Amino acid sequence: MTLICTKDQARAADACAIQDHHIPSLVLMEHAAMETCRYVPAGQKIRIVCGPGNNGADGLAMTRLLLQRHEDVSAFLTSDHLSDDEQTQLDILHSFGIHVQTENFNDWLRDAQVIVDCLFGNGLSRPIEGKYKDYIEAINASDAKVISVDLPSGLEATTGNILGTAVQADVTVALDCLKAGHLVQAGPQVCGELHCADIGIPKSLHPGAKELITKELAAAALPARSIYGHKGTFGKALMIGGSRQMHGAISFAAQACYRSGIGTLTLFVPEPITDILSIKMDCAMKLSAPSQDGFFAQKAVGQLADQIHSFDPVTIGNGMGRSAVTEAMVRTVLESECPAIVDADGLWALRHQRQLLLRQADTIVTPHVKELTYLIDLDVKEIADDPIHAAEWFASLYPNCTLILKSGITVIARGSKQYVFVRPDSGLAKGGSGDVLCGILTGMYGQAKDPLTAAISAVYVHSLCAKQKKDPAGIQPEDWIYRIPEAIGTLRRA
Ligand SMILES: NC(=O)C1=CN([C@@H]2O[C@H](COP(=O)(O)OP(=O)(O)OC[C@H]3O[C@@H](n4cnc5c(N)ncnc54)[C@H](O)[C@@H]3O)[C@@H](O)[C@H]2O)[C@@H](O)CC1
Ligand SMILES: [K+]
Repeated sequence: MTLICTKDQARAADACAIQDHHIPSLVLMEHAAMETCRYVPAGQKIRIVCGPGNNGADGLAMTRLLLQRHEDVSAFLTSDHLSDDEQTQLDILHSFGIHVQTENFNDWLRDAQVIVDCLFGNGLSRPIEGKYKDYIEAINASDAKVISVDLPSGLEATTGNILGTAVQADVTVALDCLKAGHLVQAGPQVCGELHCADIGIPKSLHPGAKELITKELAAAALPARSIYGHKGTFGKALMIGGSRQMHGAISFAAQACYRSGIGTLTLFVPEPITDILSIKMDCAMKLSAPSQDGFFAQKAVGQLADQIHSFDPVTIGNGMGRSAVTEAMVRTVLESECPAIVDADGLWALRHQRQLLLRQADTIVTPHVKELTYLIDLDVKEIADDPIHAAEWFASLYPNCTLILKSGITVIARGSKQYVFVRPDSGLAKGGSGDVLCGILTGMYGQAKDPLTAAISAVYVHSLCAKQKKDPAGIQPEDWIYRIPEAIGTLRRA
């Protein structure tokens, strides 16, 4: 399990482990140093840059461990004001007669093959300037591989902002937990390859932390599929959407839903596209609704209200267009007691009737950044800059509603629970991608009957579908859709 914390949450977990549970701080530091050394390649000229706090102390402990590995390693101490633990680490080095460099930084750094950045970690508290700026510029100018311990120095742990300047790492080894700043704003650009090292702080000491969606978590969330089940066991989904202009959206969602394991699927679509969908999909049943100009007509609302109650779940929004009829249909769905999934134009239709999201029945919404502005009072920049905070805010307003926020990272939130998925893939940056996710989600919910596990497994399977031998530029929605059964199989065997 990999947790994601703010700076303060991570510091509180450290303090709780040390003060309340009597795990000595130096024990945690030894774990941190041992774990981080695993990422340092052997047989290289290693230079470790140590700042004035416990991040620097980690670097001194690493120096000792790497010398035990017979590496060509040397540490540079940038300050003579040391934290207590750093003084202890320095005393240990001195007791072994190990010299620590304090002058001629640029000469000392020359020809380094690996630089370990232990200038600042979770204690960075102000913009970097003066000699520290010079050190960081020299590190960034070097050709060496740069490994940052806990955080690239200069990266603010919670916000992902760069305070003044920051180390550009090739590898970052986060200690104990990921910090939100690793994942948002400038974080992904300066962290390089991101790893998280367990340093022995129990997970239970991180109240309020978010959880990273890993393969293991997604595999555990995948709905079980009893061999004794029948089509009624696996969900009887209704999908409402489509228009003459955008029948592809509901077609993608429907095909993805069927390939994700739904028991039965019925499409409620405007009359002019019923035949098109019949040609594209034998497996889904069709309810043909009155139409006007290729979209649902007002009369379709009453027809929907008569049909809706026998379905579980009901998905609405894909390609249905933006109109008063769309608003009325979304209202009809959310005023019913059916579990509901709202996507695309359905989200737009909520902007003046957000109170519908306070319903008791299971509800999942799947906005991208712009669509979330219809549901909460944050603008696009605010949401894109801090999607974790935006999701937290959403969950506080609509505690029974499950959010899948599609941003640079994907954030799933419900009540106090929050999960983050990080696997950027340009192959998914295409029209139709959201419809496929919505379809997978509908399939997963039909089987799991649980919004959180359905959301976690759907997001992961969707991303697995994008991993193909083909170049991402050439992948189209059908390619993802055909991959769904294989992706689910891979995950089930994990
Ligand atoms: N027991 C613990 O608390 C553990 C801490 N660990 C390490 O300790 C780190 C946190 O240690 P600290 O809280 O000492 O924090 P840091 O080591 O990140 O740095 C804090 C020190 O830097 C100074 N400082 C902050 N911003 C500055 C700036 N812009 N310019 C100049 N000086 C600045 C502060 O005044 C303070 O002296 C973690 O990131 C992690 O690497 C790990 O060893 C695991 C255990
Ligand atoms: K660092």
